[in-house]
Amino acid sequence: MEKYDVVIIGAGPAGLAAAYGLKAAGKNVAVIENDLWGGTCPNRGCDPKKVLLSGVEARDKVAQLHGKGFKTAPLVNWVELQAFKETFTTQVSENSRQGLVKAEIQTIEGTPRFIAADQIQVNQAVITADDFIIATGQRPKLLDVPGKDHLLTSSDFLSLKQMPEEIAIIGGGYIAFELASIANATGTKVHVIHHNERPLKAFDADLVADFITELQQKGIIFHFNVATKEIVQKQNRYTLQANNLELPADLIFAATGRIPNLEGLDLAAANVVSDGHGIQVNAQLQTANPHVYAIGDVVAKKQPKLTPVAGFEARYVVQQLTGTTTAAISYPPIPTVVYGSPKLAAVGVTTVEAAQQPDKYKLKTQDLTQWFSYHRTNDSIAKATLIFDKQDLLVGASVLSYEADTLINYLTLAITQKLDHQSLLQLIMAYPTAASDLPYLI
Ligand SMILES: Cc1cc2nc3c(=O)[nH]c(=O)nc-3n(C[C@H](O)[C@H](O)[C@H](O)COP(=O)(O)OP(=O)(O)OC[C@H]3O[C@@H](n4cnc5c(N)ncnc54)[C@H](O)[C@@H]3O)c2cc1C
Ligand SMILES: NC(=O)c1ccc[n+]([C@@H]2O[C@H](COP(=O)([O-])OP(=O)(O)OC[C@H]3O[C@@H](n4cnc5c(N)ncnc54)[C@H](O)[C@@H]3O)[C@@H](O)[C@H]2O)c1
Repeated sequence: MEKYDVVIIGAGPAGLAAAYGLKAAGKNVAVIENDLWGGTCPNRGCDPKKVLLSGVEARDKVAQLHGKGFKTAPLVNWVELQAFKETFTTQVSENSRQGLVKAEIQTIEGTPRFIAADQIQVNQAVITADDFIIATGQRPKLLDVPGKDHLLTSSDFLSLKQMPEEIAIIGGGYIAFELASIANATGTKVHVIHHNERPLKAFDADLVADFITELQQKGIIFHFNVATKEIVQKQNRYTLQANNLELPADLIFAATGRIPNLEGLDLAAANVVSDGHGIQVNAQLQTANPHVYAIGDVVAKKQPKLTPVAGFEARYVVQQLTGTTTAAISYPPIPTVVYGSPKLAAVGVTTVEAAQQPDKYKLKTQDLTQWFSYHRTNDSIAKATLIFDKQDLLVGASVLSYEADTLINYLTLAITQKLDHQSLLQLIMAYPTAASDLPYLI
């Protein structure tokens, strides 16, 4: 029987960060992967998505300067942009595996199954370890309606060879808004179908309403309160059928959430407990079996399921397994961004939480559209709602703008470092930039 100090299941951002950290600390480590090495983020998530967004950003910048140097904004050429994206993704899996091999981390291709609390079987081999880390991530959840086999996922979208003339995206989360923004910039007619009136429900309602208005002005068509009943194929097209809508489209995508990858692991054999949201862990990220940890998207947790969160948890478990800490995991404020056109970002205390506790928090909403940073590029929208505690310290922020991904990181830094107006005035920032705006915001 093979024996390792630690066996990691899943080679995404969580599993890889844990593997390298443990190896650097002198542990004998094996990583098992059953699909693409590197995981969702670089193969079929964040990175390819953001490469495709580059085309959207370039088109937006030109479109905003209509009549101010430019007459027309070119549509994104999907085939060329897709070919550019491929240059980022094609080598990811092999490079990720090779990186592990070079670091002398054992790589195993296969789907493991727990056969005891401290043993797994993969391929025909039985492997034991002092500790296991489950980092198997999530995959798209398909709607359970007749004709669901006709639905495509975000992975299919990110690899489309041709962008058709008309698409429908069911859902109203990060993925629906991001894919809709990308397809729209190619000139495709885009429909977003949501089952109630409140997409992006974790974000500030007013900013979400402004976000939708911006996207509608770009031509994206939103259908709210539509419960999809069936997907029907008609020749080469598909029709989404609901009680109140019949919508034909060339392709229909489901972006209605993601489910944890738990199949085949036989968690019960290792006494690991899970539910529909993922694997249950304690504050040390241990499952019900103290020698089996879970990290990243596969964990049932209230924190957003994002790449930097997966990395943070991996580094924490490395500390646990190398005896550097026994303290409970303590997450810093976590920024999240919907990479649409514009972008919607948030960090820390939400506006909903703040509005529910007026004795604790103050809200300050600012329209930044006329600020030099945004006026210079003639941006159509730039808004920020900041949340301060009673000591006037920034504790939360929501931003809707074309630069929200940059600004939210500065605001995250200000929150974590407790930077107030006076301390920001002690810094000299390059002008004119989003950073030099900070003392005027906070
Ligand atoms: C379209 C899209 C866009 C995204 N954009 C962003 C973004 O902009 N920013 C951001 O922070 N996050 C983004 N995310 C989320 C981000 O991709 C995840 O949070 C991140 O990949 C989680 O890392 P992980 O290692 O936990 O899981 P994953 O990256 O999913 O890796 C899990 C790995 O485990 C493997 N695996 C699964 N089951 C088994 C098994 N039984 N045996 C062996 N191996 C197994 C999988 O094949 C996979 O390689 C996006 C996600 C999607 C889908
Ligand atoms: N920029 C980023 O950081 C980023 C980008 C993409 C994905 N992600 C990660 O991937 C996860 C999954 O993204 P997602 O957008 O698929 O899921 P999500 O959970 O963010 O949103 C799903 C949306 O679909 C809606 N929905 C559910 N059932 C529906 C139905 N029958 N009809 C219409 N709408 C329905 C939900 O109400 C919700 O608005 C995110 O939560 C995040 O963890 C992050």
